[in-house]
Amino acid sequence: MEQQLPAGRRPRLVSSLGLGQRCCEVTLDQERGLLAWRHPRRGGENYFVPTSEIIAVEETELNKKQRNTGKWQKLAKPHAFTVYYVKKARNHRWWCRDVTFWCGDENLCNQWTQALKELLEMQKCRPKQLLVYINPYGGKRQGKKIYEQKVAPLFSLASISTDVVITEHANHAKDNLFEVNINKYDGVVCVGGDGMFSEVMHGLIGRMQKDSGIDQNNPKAPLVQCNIRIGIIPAGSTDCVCYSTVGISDPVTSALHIIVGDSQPLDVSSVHHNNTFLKYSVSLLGYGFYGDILKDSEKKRWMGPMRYDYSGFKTFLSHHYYEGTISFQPAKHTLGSPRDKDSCRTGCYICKESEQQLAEQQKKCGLKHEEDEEEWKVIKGKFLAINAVNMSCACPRSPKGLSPAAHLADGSADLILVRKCSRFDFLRHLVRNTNQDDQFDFSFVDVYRVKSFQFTSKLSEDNGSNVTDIGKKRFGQFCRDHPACCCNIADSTWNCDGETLDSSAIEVRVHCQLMKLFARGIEENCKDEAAYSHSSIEHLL
Ligand SMILES: CCCCCCCCCCCCC/C=C/[C@@H](O)[C@H](COP(=O)(O)O)NC(C)=O
Ligand SMILES: Nc1ncnc2c1ncn2[C@@H]1O[C@H](COP(=O)(O)OP(=O)(O)O)[C@@H](O)[C@H]1O
Ligand SMILES: [Ca+2]
Repeated sequence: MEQQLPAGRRPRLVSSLGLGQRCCEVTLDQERGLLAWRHPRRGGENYFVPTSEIIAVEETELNKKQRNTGKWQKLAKPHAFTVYYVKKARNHRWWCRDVTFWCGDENLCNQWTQALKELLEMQKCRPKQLLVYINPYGGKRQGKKIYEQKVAPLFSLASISTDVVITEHANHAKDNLFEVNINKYDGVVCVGGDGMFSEVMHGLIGRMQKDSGIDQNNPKAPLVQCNIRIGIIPAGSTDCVCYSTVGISDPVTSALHIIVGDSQPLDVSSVHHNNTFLKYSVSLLGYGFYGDILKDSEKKRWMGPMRYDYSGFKTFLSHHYYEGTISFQPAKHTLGSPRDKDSCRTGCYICKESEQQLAEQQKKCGLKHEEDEEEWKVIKGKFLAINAVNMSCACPRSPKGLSPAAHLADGSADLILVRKCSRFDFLRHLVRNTNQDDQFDFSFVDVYRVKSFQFTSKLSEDNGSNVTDIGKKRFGQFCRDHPACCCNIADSTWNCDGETLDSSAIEVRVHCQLMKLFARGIEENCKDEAAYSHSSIEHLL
């Protein structure tokens, strides 16, 4: 029955199949990987589904009710199959939709399911075996429920096998990743917030370095890329990494990006203190305002995500500023700048350029790192906030992010310095982080695109560069005992992707595309999509 075509060409299936009560023409272009049909009702709307966005195909048993209505009655034994596919809706949200086609000819029905299943088999980037970690206490404590009700059914529909670990304590996932047979898995999924993602990332990157004999304590060590992708099912408080890489924090959308096997490289910063490795960071490294919020909010975990609003308000009122020195190396290799109007989107050419540079660099010197002689710029001052972001840090609270033009995978971070200013001015800056206005357009805000930076607080400088924690504590105490001083001689804390760091003096270096996520970056909102979402609403009605 199959059409004869020249060698190497795949046939095109065109059949008239039943859809609901009526017939419609269904086409499967196997060469281009496109399934299309015209809905017999709904104004004859055309549907085009790329096979890369088909989730599963199943032979369907029609139930009694379906068989006893309309045209079904005329067929002795109708045969049917269901196609589950991604439906893109407004605001980057993805749904899983299904459509059931039927016909009287068993052979034709089999031919269709076979052809579709073969096309799905050809999607080599899709994961088959996943390791899942669930933080049952993240965000509103819904992680387990979200996974079981919204995600697990989709994974099983897509024939993905999973090993699920519900964490029992902090660092459970991280420690476990050093022990498991990692080669068994095509990816690791974390269900939780930014803190949980950070834990899983540390486990994976750490494991990779350990297996390759790389010493993480050496700040100059060239790190080994981690090719096992991480998927984030958002169930935390801020969910900034998920929102900034997918465009929405929605568990179903994220599960579908994992199923279709998306891949998004991500820059990772390493943070060191005195030749000791502290942490990796992918989103926000914040000193001053965001560090103080985090430190205060940790005591208020019982409040859930609301704790950030409470601590945010409190920290804003305290208006602490911190004295210190920032030195940084500007990122000359990247094409963009933090004041660009365009943001990083799916297929971003700036990130692609960095990927090429990275490949050339690796070819040239293998794993050896080129000694960096590039200039350092030094800035001393009094700061309300120092924020280094590897990505925009968009989240529901700040939809365009702390640095709207930052790139996911360009090998640089945006360093935002907010100098001492009045409460009113600082509030104006903060509010602009939440709306469309330019948060950098203030005389007291500077932003630089950097590939590495160092920070030392005045306090640690005064104590010699090797500041000891004892010295720090003594100063903090001194400060608390003398309320007349405005507390700015005490150090703040670094907020590293939602975890606090123990040291205020740090050395940071961006590692271009060190890891990968099951994501594709934020898709451009084109005109087609507006029409698309309109039809998807019709579809829902
Ligand atoms: C008067 C208060 C005004 C507040 C300004 C609003 C700007 C909000 C910008 C949010 C910054 C996003 C960076 C993400 C940080 C996360 O890693 C971290 C931890 O997130 P998690 O709890 O693990 O989901 N969350 C916070 C708030 O520090
Ligand atoms: N079972 C557990 N009990 C306590 N803490 C945990 C557990 N599992 C993970 N954690 C830790 O909880 C912290 C916060 O988790 P996260 O999922 O990011 O929630 P949130 O977004 O609300 O902060 C993470 O740093 C993680 O290491
Ligand atoms: Ca970046």
